[in-house]
Amino acid sequence: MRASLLQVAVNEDESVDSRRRRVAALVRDQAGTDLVVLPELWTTGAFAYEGFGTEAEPPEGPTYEAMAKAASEAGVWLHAGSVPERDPDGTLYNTSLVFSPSGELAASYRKIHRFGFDKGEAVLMGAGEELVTVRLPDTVVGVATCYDLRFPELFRGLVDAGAETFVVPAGWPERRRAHWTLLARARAVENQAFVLACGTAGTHAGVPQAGHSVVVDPWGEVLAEAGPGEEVLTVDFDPATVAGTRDRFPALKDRVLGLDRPRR
Ligand SMILES: O=C(O)CCC(=O)C(=O)O
Repeated sequence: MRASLLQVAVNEDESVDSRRRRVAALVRDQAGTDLVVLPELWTTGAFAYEGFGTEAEPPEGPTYEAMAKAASEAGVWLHAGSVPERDPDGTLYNTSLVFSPSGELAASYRKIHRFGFDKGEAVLMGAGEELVTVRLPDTVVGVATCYDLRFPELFRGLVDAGAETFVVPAGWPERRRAHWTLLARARAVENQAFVLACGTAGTHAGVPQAGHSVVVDPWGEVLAEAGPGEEVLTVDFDPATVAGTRDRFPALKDRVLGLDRPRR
């Protein structure tokens, strides 16, 4: 299976419209790849909080339309990263969209763990409540977004739902880059799964982005890693490695369930 992670540069000197057109063209260029992955909030920038409200889109807004079309023109599965979504009830969500090669919406995921503590996403957006997996022809994808990477129980939930490959769009800041790579590898090793983690490049709202998108195999080995700038990171991997690893080293079978809750 071939995946291409589009590590998009999100800078303020480019308008959202022009970035959307540029990214659609980049997706179209990936014809022949099985799965294309975009980062978190690449239209506005994950730290450009003031844009969340102004650029928020209805469930089938302009980014949805452009990405559905780009997926079908390229004939690829497209994890289109996330967009600020405005629910009909007015609540904003950080919502990831996954399209099939015919441009149908295959899944959407509202980020569960909102980042920012007492500001930004944590106060401006609602929290998702549902774990989401998507069945591709060769693997079952579990979806998570950026800060979710710090919460291993979410990934265990995705494994229980059948996930073999995690796709994690992000807008991870440069100042915590070491955590990004470490956590991507940890989630891969502990769940014996592939991790495809796609971040942004550039600087928005004064926050330099880490770049360094990374693909990790179920043994925790880094198969490919991007540099700091805009880049297309293409990698070939064999999803059957997941079953092989889980078979040969069956640590997941030794789980003791319920330890994430106090026992009485
Ligand atoms: O957890 C982190 O260090 C970064 C998280 C983040 O930037 C986000 O979720 O948007």
